[in-house]
Amino acid sequence: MNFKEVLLVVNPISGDTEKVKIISRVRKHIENVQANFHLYSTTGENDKENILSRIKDHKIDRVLVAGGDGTINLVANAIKDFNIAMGIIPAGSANGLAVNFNIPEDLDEQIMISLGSNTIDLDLICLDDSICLHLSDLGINAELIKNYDQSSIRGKFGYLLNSIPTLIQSEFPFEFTIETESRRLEARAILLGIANANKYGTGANVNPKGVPNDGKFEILIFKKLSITDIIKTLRNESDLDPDFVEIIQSKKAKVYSKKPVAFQIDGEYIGKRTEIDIKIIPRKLKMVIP
Ligand SMILES: Nc1ncnc2c1ncn2[C@@H]1O[C@H](COP(=O)(O)OP(=O)(O)OP(=O)(O)O)[C@@H](O)[C@H]1O
Repeated sequence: MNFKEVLLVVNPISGDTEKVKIISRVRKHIENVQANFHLYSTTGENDKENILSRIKDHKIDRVLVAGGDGTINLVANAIKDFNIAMGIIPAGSANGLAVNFNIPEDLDEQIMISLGSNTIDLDLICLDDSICLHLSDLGINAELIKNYDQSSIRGKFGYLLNSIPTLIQSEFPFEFTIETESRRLEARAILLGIANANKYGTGANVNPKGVPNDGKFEILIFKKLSITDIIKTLRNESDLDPDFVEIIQSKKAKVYSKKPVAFQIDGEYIGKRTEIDIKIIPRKLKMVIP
């Protein structure tokens, strides 16, 4: 074991789940391996600064995160310039990153993995001044996340309830201009994904060619709402119809839209954007995986 001071970052409101059990189980496992337990509960205000000060004050050398993708992104942002590995205990509503790394359902197994030594150096996608570990997008999914954030019902049911009004209100399709190192193209899309990982939290494999530590990201141009192709992504089929989704790999790119389009990063609604600068930061974040 190459750590002594473990910080557990918990989001008390994520995924509408109780965190008391998670906290007590994590504390027990950490005591069993004779390390010291430190706890930080997020408030939604100044969390990055508060996590950074705990890391420095207590010389933290392993971080565990219990929350959704938004909380994982926050912690990654705080620790990315330190040589600290991050373990994840999925406790959000969608848990997209955990789905990608096949984190098991059982809490004790999750904690043992998080305290283990099998790590991956994950690429980060830099989107203007923000980082993305998993998936971000412009268009209809970001509109859904915005509507979900504004409604009072949390969890998967909240997303389901908001999907119909989102489809009705959406201004899709959107017109994008995409510039990569090698090409420039115009694209009409319902959703433009920028992906490091393969799957959304639903398990849909929208980016079968994505490798999270290959120094590249994928731009996914979803051209239409096609039920057969959505089913293919859910079945993890890799031969997606290019009329449904076109995939471009790159190390850097710029995306433009004449009309402001809803934008989300790792499940957090950011706002409307007409321009985004994208680049990859290779192998920047140490994550503990099964
Ligand atoms: N104590 C708190 N009270 C209110 N909001 C909080 C608090 N702590 C964190 N937040 C907010 O929670 C959001 C992050 O939630 P997170 O993504 O982890 O969970 P989720 O939305 O339930 O899950 P997922 O992203 O997997 O769907 C951030 O917007 C953050 O500001």
